[in-house]
Formats: sequence, C-alpha cells, structure tokens
Amino acid sequence: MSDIIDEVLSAVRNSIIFRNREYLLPDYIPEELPHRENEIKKLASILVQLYRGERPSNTFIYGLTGTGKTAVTKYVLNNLQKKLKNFEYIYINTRQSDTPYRILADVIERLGSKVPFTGLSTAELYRRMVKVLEKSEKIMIIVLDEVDALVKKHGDDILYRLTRVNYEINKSKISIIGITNDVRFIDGVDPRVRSSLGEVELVFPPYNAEQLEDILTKRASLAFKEGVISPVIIRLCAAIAARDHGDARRALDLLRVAGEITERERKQMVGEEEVEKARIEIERDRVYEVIATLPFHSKLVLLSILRGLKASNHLTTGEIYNLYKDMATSTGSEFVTQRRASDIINELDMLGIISARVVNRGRYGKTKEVTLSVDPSVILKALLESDERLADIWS
Ligand SMILES: Nc1ncnc2c1ncn2[C@@H]1O[C@H](COP(=O)(O)OP(=O)(O)OP(=O)(O)O)[C@@H](O)[C@H]1O
Repeated sequence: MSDIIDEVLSAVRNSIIFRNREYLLPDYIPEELPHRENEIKKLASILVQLYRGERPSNTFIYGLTGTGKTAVTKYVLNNLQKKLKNFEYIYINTRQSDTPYRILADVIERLGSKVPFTGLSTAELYRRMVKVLEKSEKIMIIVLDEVDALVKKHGDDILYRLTRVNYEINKSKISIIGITNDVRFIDGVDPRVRSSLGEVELVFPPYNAEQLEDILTKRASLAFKEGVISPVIIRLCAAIAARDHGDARRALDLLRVAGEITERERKQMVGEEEVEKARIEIERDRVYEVIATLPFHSKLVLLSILRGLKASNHLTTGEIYNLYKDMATSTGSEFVTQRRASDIINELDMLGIISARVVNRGRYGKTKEVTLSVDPSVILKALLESDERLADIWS
C-alpha cells in the first residue's frame, strides 16, 4: 500500500508540469490584477475615507461570476490594511457562514470577543455586537460575498440591522461591502436596505478573450514549468472561457485541469487534446453539481425524463408528468401540479440539462418535446448519488 502512496507522492514531487499548481487555484490572490485597474481605483477611492477616520460608503458590487469581484475586494482591503491601522475588516462568504447568527458571531469574534457556537438569540448577538463596536476604536468593514444567497434563505433583516448599527450607536462604525453575481438581486431587496446598502454601486464587466489571455499568461508563468504551456494553448483556453461570458475562474480551471490531465497521462506539454478533455471534465463536474443540488421534485421530474426516454425517443411534457406522478406516489410524497412541473421543465432547459422544443400536433394542440442536452449517465449518477429515495425508485 505505502508503495502506491510513495508513487503518487513522487509523481507530484517530481512534477514536470507544475512549478506551483496553487497559483491556479481560485482562492489564490494574485499580486497583480490586470484589466481591473479601474475597479481597484474606484473601490480604493471609496475606502480611502478611512484615512480621515471616516466610515466609507456602503458599497454594492455586482457582475457575472469570475469577473474578479472577490479578488479585487480582497486585494484593495489587504493593501489598505498594510497602510492604515484604524480599521478591521472581515470577509464573510454567506454561502458558508449562512445564518444571521453565524455572521454576527463572526463579526463579534473578529472584534476580539468570544461567542458561544449556538444558544443565544440573534437579538442578543446584535446587542453584543453594538456593545463591542461602541468600545472599539476601529471602523469595521464587513464584506458579505454572495449576499444574494443569504437574503434568499433568511430575508434581508440582517442587512437592515447591519446598516442600522451606525444610527444606533450614533457613531459611524460599520461599513458594508455586498457582493453578488445575481444582477437582479438588488431590485428585489427592500428599498430601505437598497438605499443604505448601495450607497455606491460598482459593476464589474466580463473579461474579453484578450484580457483573459493576459490574465492566464501571468498566472501560467508562475504555475507551470518552462516550456510546458505554449501561447497557443493559453489563447485557446482564453477563447473558450470568453465564449462563456468572460469568466476568469473558468479560464484558470481549464488551464489547471488541462495541466493535471497532462501530468496524469505523463506527457511533457499541454496540448489541444488535453484542453478539450479538461473542458469536458469541467462541464461534467458542473452538470453533476447543478443536478445534485436541485430540489427534490426537480430531481424527480428529471428522473422521469430519463425513464421516459429509455422507452421512447419522443417524450412530451404530458407523458413526463404522468411518469413523475407515479414516481412521486411511489415515494409516498405529494406531487406538484402540472403547471409547476412544466415550470420545472423550463428551469431544467435553462440550466442546459435538457432541451424542450415546442411542437405543433395539429388538432391536438401544442406540446413540448424533451430531449437531453448532456450525457445521461452523468445525470443518473448525480441523481442517484445525491438522494437515496431516487436510488430506490430507479432500482
Ligand atoms: N484580473 C485578474 N487577474 C488575475 N486573476 C484574476 C483576475 N480576475 C479574476 N481573477 C481570478 O479569477 C478567479 C475568480 O475571480 P473572483 O473570485 O474574484 O471572481 P468573482 O467575480 O468574485 O466571482 P464569483 O461571483 O463567482 O464569486 C480567481 O482565481 C481570481 O484570482
């Protein structure tokens, strides 16, 4: 056994592909962020009010995924922190710290006070936070990343409370930076929260192919050994990611996974073939993740589609609904209405898992014919591995 481990270890230790793979991981914050000079400048000029001891405006940042929102925010705060000592900042990803309790506790702990893991009411935590803030000499910057996830789950009360602290203690002590990639999110929050949270709004545009190429070239020179990656391959990765709304994370993933495949296959240079394999692998993982996190009834509709397509090449929404109802009944659960099932089918279409095409059936009216847009074995694996009830129905 230990031989196998040694072998795997030595392959990594003696990698002829990577100098340092970490430079391609999403949480690495690069020392330079090309093509984000404007955004860095804008955010820095908001936060620089700290120099006068004043609370910076609450800022709301939005833009599609992988446009550098998190990287720019951390970059500006880290660099300011080196120069100014009169503030603290805390970065909270609200998908991970996903309750108001956890967020308030994180802030209090950051200010040097201990909080039990559970057991207090959020009202009590809020009181404690106000108290420590009153005593503290410092201004607190709270970064709430993926803030839409928090609001979807718990409403916007926590945001309202946080933006109210300054009034309560009659001193401006808290400034909030909210980040989201859901551009419609801000329209949905309470207008009171919107006006206080979005005192300033920054929009991050997507990168184009040339910009992605620059970003990748810098990161690749740190991550790969010399001669392993050519400019042609970098251009290819940039072009693929640019087609997919200019997402730098996706471009970096593509490069990293292509490198890993090259290493696994014991080749010396990353080629187009490895990039293509990486693209397929990443897409497969994305699809798996999307399916595994769907709500139960969406999964059940999807499983009905798989079952229906096993029996016939043509599958209409009505047939899917009948299969779905039978399956729901066999799990002992209630079933959703035909209308809701039809919405679910549209959602699955929008996620790129299936394709639903309207067909005219003459005097029988219109219906939708459904086909799969991705490999059925990936769909089935994600469904069965993520919910035991589905595995029981399928077997
Ligand atoms: N201009 C840039 N230069 C170098 N790397 C960048 C640049 N912009 C983004 N990146 C890298 O791309 C990845 C994604 O960036 P980041 O997490 O900041 O995106 P985001 O807009 O916050 O996305 P999401 O909304 O999905 O969280 C990170 O690895 C980041 O370091």
